[in-house]
Amino acid sequence: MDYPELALHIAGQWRTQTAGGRRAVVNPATEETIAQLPLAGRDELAEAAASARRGFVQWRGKSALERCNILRTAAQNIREQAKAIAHVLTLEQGKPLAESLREVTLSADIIDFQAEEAKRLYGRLVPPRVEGILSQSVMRQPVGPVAAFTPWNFPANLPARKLASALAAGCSVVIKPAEETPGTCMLLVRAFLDAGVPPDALNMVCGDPAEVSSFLIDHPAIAKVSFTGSVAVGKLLGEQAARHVKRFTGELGGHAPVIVCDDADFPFALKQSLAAKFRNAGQVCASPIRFYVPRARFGEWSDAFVQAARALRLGDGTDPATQMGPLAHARRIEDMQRFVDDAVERGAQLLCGGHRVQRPGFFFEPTVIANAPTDSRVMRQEPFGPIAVLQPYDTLDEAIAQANALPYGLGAYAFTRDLHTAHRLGDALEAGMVGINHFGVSQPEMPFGGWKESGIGQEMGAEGLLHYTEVKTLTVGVPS
Ligand SMILES: NC(=O)C1=CN([C@@H]2O[C@H](COP(=O)(O)OP(=O)(O)OC[C@H]3O[C@@H](n4cnc5c(N)ncnc54)[C@H](O)[C@@H]3O)[C@@H](O)[C@H]2O)C=CC1
Ligand SMILES: O=Cc1ccc(S(=O)(=O)O)cc1
Repeated sequence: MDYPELALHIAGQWRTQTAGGRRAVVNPATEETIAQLPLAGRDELAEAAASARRGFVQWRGKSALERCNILRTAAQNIREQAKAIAHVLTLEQGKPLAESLREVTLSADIIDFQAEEAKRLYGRLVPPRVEGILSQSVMRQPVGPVAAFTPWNFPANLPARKLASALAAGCSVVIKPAEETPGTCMLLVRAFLDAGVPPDALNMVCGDPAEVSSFLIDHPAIAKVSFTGSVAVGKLLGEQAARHVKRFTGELGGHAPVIVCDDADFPFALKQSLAAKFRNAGQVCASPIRFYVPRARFGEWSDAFVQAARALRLGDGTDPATQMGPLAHARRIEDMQRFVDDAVERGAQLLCGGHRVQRPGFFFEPTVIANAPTDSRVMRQEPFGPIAVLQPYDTLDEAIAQANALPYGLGAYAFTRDLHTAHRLGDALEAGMVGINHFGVSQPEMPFGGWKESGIGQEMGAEGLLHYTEVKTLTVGVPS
């Protein structure tokens, strides 16, 4: 399949003609327009919200086993179409095809896990403290229609996380994928509907992001908001949800440190670090950014890091030889340049890269910066691109303090061969997800979420499902 004709799913219909106009979807590797995306007008957003209300009543009435079976069928549909969906993902987002394929199959695994968890949404019976009470039970019920907002960096995985948990819990959803990458989400939505999710239980809209989110969060039908994206936008949406006392989950940005201990297996740590740093061109919320390396071994680490970064093959993600694709859109290139220029102006050393690649597409060189002052922008804000910062340290206490110094806490990593140090770091690093000797902290079975300004709540794992539920206590007395 080439890139599909795009449509929104509103009130049970796929719509290609909508009131909000259209916007071009661009292949970031070529800058060519590959499709026109219909945008929803306000009336259509209202239709989607009302539809989600109807869909909620239908969907929550199904048994947990029925929901599980339908979601597992959706996961199977996605697996069967994985190659075609991955191709669409690479065309609209740019990452290498092998990364897209892994993302799509992992999305199916996430859906399967949440589907199974739906059957384990246990309550409990609590012994009554007074006479005349037959039972006191604590149960979990679906929170209601959800407005879900996903970004462009993982066009399959991030919608899958939200759709899987919300639907497994019995919620209906209005999802707004990023306007840059709507095709992958559209194919996922189709897989859920084909599996038997009631048409009203799953709406997909696109439009002006701020207008859509504002409309849906304020709409009385919407009970919960789930957002993945920047800290700044997360704070805005969280505030807006809080005004209505609506539930809010935010998976926001990070600024992940990596502490390389002097006893680490350096070749192993380097190989893992390079793969993690430049995966998806660094556009990963838990991507490693600040590498803290013992001063005595700093030259060894930086020479090897730079050599490997320079050797990376950039190109169109559809070319099997490509190791790193373009950035997702033109604004990212400008932002990368600002990060680099600011660091250099403040006295950091640019060890390699630092420029846009002169060819069509939004390509930016793999970039390595050393000794960046703590007040430089790259040390304070998530670059969200192929920029690594290497910093020397003298003592492990100092490295831990530096690692924890920012108001973010999503991913944090360390490399050591000493079990005691591993536990010490695991305890001390202030982050929702800590990986010692590896970067694979995002797994369907494990909760994924941030501390501090990196977010509220978790996705995936058993915790992911709970965030789409409300607690209800039910007490039954003896009839008089
Ligand atoms: N945590 C994550 O996975 C992601 C984080 N980001 C962060 O955002 C920064 C800026 O990204 P850009 O695409 O350049 O800018 P951006 O802020 O325009 O867009 C980021 C994402 O948020 C959405 N968005 C923006 N304003 C929104 C609103 N008012 N309501 C609902 N959704 C909204 C966009 O559609 C897009 O998907 C990055 O540098 C990165 O730090 C971006 C994408 C994913
Ligand atoms: O942007 C956050 C993010 C999305 C996906 C993954 S993974 O592919 O599951 O590793 C990690 C981080």
